[in-house]
Amino acid sequence: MFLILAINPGSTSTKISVFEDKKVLFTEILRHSVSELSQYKTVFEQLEFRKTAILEMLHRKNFSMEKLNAIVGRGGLLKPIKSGTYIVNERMVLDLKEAKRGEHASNLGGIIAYELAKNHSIPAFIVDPVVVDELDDVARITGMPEIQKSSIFHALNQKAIGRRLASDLKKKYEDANLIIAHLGGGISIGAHRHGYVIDVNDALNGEGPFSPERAGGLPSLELARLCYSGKYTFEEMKKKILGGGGLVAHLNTNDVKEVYRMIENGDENAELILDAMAYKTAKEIGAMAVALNGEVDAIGITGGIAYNENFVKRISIRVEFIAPVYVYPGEDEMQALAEGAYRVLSGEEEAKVYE
Ligand SMILES: Nc1ncnc2c1ncn2[C@@H]1O[C@H](COP(=O)(O)OP(=O)(O)O)[C@@H](O)[C@H]1O
Ligand SMILES: CCCC(=O)OP(=O)(O)O
Repeated sequence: MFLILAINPGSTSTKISVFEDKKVLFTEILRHSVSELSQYKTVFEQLEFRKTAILEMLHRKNFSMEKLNAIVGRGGLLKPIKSGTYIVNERMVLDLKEAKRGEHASNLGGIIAYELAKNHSIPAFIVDPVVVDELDDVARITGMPEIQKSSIFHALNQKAIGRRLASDLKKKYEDANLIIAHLGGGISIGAHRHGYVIDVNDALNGEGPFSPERAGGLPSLELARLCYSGKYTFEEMKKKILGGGGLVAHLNTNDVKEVYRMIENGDENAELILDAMAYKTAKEIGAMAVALNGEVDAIGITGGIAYNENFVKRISIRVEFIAPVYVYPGEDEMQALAEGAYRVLSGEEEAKVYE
């Protein structure tokens, strides 16, 4: 029997679960408000805050880390790599700390797992990090040769929900054509063709719909004009695109539940902005149907926002002509992390090495 701690830092939360083999013993979700996180200039600066929150939570649960066999974290912005379980090594930790490929909360998953595991002489892993890259070559090309599209998305949950949806359709994931929409702090829409995500919007760097925290795709020249307006530094522009865009920019909150409270109180602008987010998400689902040549077995909607039936309805009425819509609120990320670590601990699979 293996005892596994899974750590999942998202842009608006830190999720922690303890598993006995593949069976979850408990899960805790620590939610972080915009004001709580805005005191940190970089994601790396949040390290001690998030690590302490995890240790305090385990202490409250009377859970002793001595019993653990491995720690697994959600992987971050590394070089583009294949899907699978990776052992966390010094090279990976360095790349995550230097944030060469960008800043995102998931960078902390590998680092926290590594630091905690080191203290207990047990292995640390990451599974299906946000940089899993299975794009078709044609999807990489943009109209500006200096800029290549990247595959940055909720790979861990997209793959887990892809498998679950295929199984609900009584198909193998490797035989199905699926569109998965993950609605979290960022929004990613992936085209899964026979087990590979052949196209997906870069959910971090400004592609696809806007989301609770991201600006999404913008008119390029208008963006360039704003960059050169003299009003903003590069760091300020980055913030407007990454953490301070979307709902945060329009409505000053990253919390969709709060937006619904605004709507209930008669805020018509909040209603328009929320509907625009649903509309743009639906349009991106349409684009992924084209990536799959219109041969779509089903559409899966998942992520924290998928708990809200009204929001899901705003999307599904616009896309159900493409294929049937299945809803999986929340995520299967914690289970997918534990299963990835378990496959390696049990000898079923060899851990990949990040180079
Ligand atoms: N029950 C709910 N109803 C509506 N929105 C929710 C619910 N639970 C979470 N959310 C929203 O989901 C978003 C976060 O999604 P989640 O997948 O947990 O995020 P992340 O992993 O990106 O931090 C937030 O906007 C949050 O307000
Ligand atoms: C980095 C891409 C995945 C993503 O957007 O995650 P969050 O929704 O947790 O920000």
